Amino acid sequence: MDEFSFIKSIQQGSYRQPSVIHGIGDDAAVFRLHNQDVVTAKDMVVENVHFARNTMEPYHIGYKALAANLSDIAAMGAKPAYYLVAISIPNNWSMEEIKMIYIGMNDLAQQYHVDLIGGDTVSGTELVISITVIGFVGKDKVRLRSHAKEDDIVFVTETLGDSQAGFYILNHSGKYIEEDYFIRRHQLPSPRVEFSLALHPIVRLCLNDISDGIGSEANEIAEASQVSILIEEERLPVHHNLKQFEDSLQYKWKLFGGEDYELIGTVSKKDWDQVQAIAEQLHIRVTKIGLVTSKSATAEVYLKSKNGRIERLDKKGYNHLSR
Ligand SMILES: Nc1ncnc2c1ncn2[C@@H]1O[C@H](COP(=O)(O)OP(=O)(O)OP(=O)(O)O)[C@@H](O)[C@H]1O
Ligand SMILES: Cc1ncc(C[n+]2csc(CCOP(=O)(O)O)c2C)c(N)n1
Ligand SMILES: [Mg+2]
Ligand SMILES: [Mg+2]
Ligand SMILES: [Mg+2]
Repeated sequence: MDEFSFIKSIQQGSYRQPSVIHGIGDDAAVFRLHNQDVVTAKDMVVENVHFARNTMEPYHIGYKALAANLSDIAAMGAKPAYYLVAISIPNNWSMEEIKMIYIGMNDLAQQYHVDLIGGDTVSGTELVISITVIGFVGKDKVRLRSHAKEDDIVFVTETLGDSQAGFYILNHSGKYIEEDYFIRRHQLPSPRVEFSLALHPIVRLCLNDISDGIGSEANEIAEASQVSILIEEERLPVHHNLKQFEDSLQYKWKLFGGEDYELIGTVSKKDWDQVQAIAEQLHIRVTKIGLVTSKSATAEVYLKSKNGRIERLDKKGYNHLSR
């Protein structure tokens, strides 16, 4: 059983609370309080699964753990407000190191004006940080994975594969061009909160954030929206210095790498100019990478390769239980 089948297997058949608008199945859950929707997400990081001590300073671990959570709130089109942190602390970590984790989180929290309002502390055998983040969005304004429609343009923010390139550089000593850039993208990712909020004039938008790789996230959109998607490899935005790495690594990282915390989305053709104008104002690169080709109960994603061949793009990417 892989990670996604496991999640389906534990999902309730229906919700008992009438305030639940969306439970399991998107980047965050949504419930309604009066005339406002509240969005809440949880993401956890575990030592030697999400980070290793030799490639991430404590500051980076905290910063990135919160960034991954804020990215899910951005993927819902919501404004983050609060977070809670549960931490398991092994005895081979010093209190100074643990405090640096919190300084990393707090620096990012300050940028987005969000507050640490609770959590839990335990001792453990591995360092584990589990964050819950809470945000707000106007009633019915959430940007669901199920919002894609036939003929929509599929787009992504910034560039793909940078984080895994940074991770590779950290683990393979050598000389690399712009290594600081790639390492920064791995250690200190930027959740696209401002961009997502600035898209509020657009009536319908589908968004998902890129944690596991677009091969995975594009399939999540296709499944949730019951559509087929065609992505063109030639259009996938990569940093100009990604080309210093072997072709096979570039290919793997941009499609299946993950941890970029960029956004993949779909929008109707008539709204595409406005998305581009908003991105330009915020100095965020946004690139059309393909189209929603048709309604489809089988929800397939296809990749048109550089050589013109069209093949299925499987739901491959980072999957915690694929063993
Ligand atoms: N163990 C679990 N119990 C209950 N719900 C879960 C569990 N794991 C995941 N979910 C829910 O499943 C859905 C998909 O979660 P998933 O972690 O794949 O999304 P994500 O957080 O956007 O991705 P990532 O974790 O790769 O950043 C979400 O609604 C999430 O809350
Ligand atoms: C030591 C170490 N090994 C592997 C990786 C790569 N990695 C870990 S989790 C993940 C997907 C996102 O996680 P999640 O789906 O839980 O949000 C990726 C790409 C890393 N960063 N550090
Ligand atoms: Mg997500
Ligand atoms: Mg998650
Ligand atoms: Mg994941």
